[in-house]
Parts: sequence; C-alpha cells; structure tokens
Amino acid sequence: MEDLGSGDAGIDGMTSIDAYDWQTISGELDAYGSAVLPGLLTPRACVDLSSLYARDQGFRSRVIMGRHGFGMGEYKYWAYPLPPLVQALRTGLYPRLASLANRWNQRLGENVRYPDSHADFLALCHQGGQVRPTPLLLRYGQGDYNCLHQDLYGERVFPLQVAVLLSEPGRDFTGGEFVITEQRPRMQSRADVVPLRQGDGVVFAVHHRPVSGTRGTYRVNLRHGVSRLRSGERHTLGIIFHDAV
Ligand SMILES: O=C(O)CCC(=O)C(=O)O
Ligand SMILES: [Fe+2]
Repeated sequence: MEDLGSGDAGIDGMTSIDAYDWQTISGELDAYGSAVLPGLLTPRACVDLSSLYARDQGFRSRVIMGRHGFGMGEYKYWAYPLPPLVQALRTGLYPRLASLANRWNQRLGENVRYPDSHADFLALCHQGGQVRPTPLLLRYGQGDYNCLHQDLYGERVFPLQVAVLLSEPGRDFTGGEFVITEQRPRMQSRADVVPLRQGDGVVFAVHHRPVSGTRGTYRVNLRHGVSRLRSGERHTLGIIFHDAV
C-alpha cells in the first residue's frame, strides 16, 4: 500500500491530516462534491490567522471584490514563503486529494494525472508560467457576500480545493453560509449549504466532477460562494493547489 502519510504530526494549531477517515471523505466527495474536515485548525490558530489580515507583510496583493463584480468584501493573496500553517495544510492535504483527483480523471476519460507530491505538482504549474501563489485570506463584513465562482487561475487546474472557516458562526457573524451549486447537463441547478464551525475545513470540487448515471459517467459543473452576512465579521482561509499565471 502506498504511503500517503503527510508527516504533519507536530504542526501547531492543526489537526494531523492522517487523523481523518479519508475513505469516508472520498466517499462524500464522490457522492456530493464536497466534504467537511471538522476541526482542521484550532480556534487559536483561526484567530491568529484572521488577525494577519490587517497587516501588509506576507501578502502579494489585495482584491476589493466590489470592484470586479465578485461580490462584496475583500481578500488578500499570501506571498511566498507561505505562513507555516498554510504551507503545511497545502502540502499535507494534497497527496490525499491527488489520488481522488486521479480517480476522477480516470472516470471522466481525461488523460491528466497528478503527481504524488505537491512540490512536483507546483513544478508543473511553474513550468507552465503559473508561478504566483493562490492561497488567500478573505474578510467579509455585514452585507458582504461572495458571488458563485470557480477558482481557475490558468490552464493547469487541480480539481479540488479547501476553505477553512476562521470565525465562529452565531458569535462572530450571522448569515454568510458557504454555498455550492451543481449544474447537471440539461437540468436545473441545485444548491447545497455546507454547515461549518470555526476551524472546520470544506473540501470541494473546483469546476466539475464525475457523476455516474444510467448511461455512463457524466460531468457536473460546480460553483461556490458565500451568502450575505447579516451581521458581524467573517474570515476564511482558502487553499487552492494550483498557482496562478
Ligand atoms: O469565504 C468562503 O467561505 C469562500 C472563500 C472562497 O471562495 C475560496 O476559498 O475559494
Ligand atoms: Fe473561491
């Protein structure tokens, strides 16, 4: 059996990736296109990461969503080197998700296969000119929202991504639910709201996923976003595995 151990034991503030039941998580991703990783970060780590938003150091750019029609709210892309926790999540989660991504591509009849290590995948991104880091920190205030979208940053796409909710619903904010929509061929779209607590991660499909039907496997198109915050402040950590052009 291939060793997918991420060797992340001892990273402060984060649950070991190996502690999750990846068979169950893969099953949920196959069935629904998303799965929750409960308690991926400790409340302390969530507060610490959120507090970095106010600083300028450590980021490569800032996006005001309203200026681009992306919604309301803002986000900042981390610069390399990523904060240790963000780096540990990205490299630790990748091997688990790569084996699922390879299975999905096989089912979809796609030839692309993802290497076992994130470093090798990033080298491919960089060779193709996708060199800018994509992990990001988002901030929403009252009335803010994130329009349904897909995080595609170039030709090379890793088909799964992770978002970690850094704030506590009900205490820090109300509203602001994580939403995924799924568009099946010749059918109307379906919405799914993912219930998250502070520190929970959600793994989800970036753009499409395979679904088995009576006439074989077909492709459903997914988008994700955040519903309007009714009150308070909400921070999220976004982990995207491909880099950007
Ligand atoms: O704030 C959220 O929950 C969603 C953030 C997002 O769009 C992402 O991480 O790609
Ligand atoms: Fe996104």
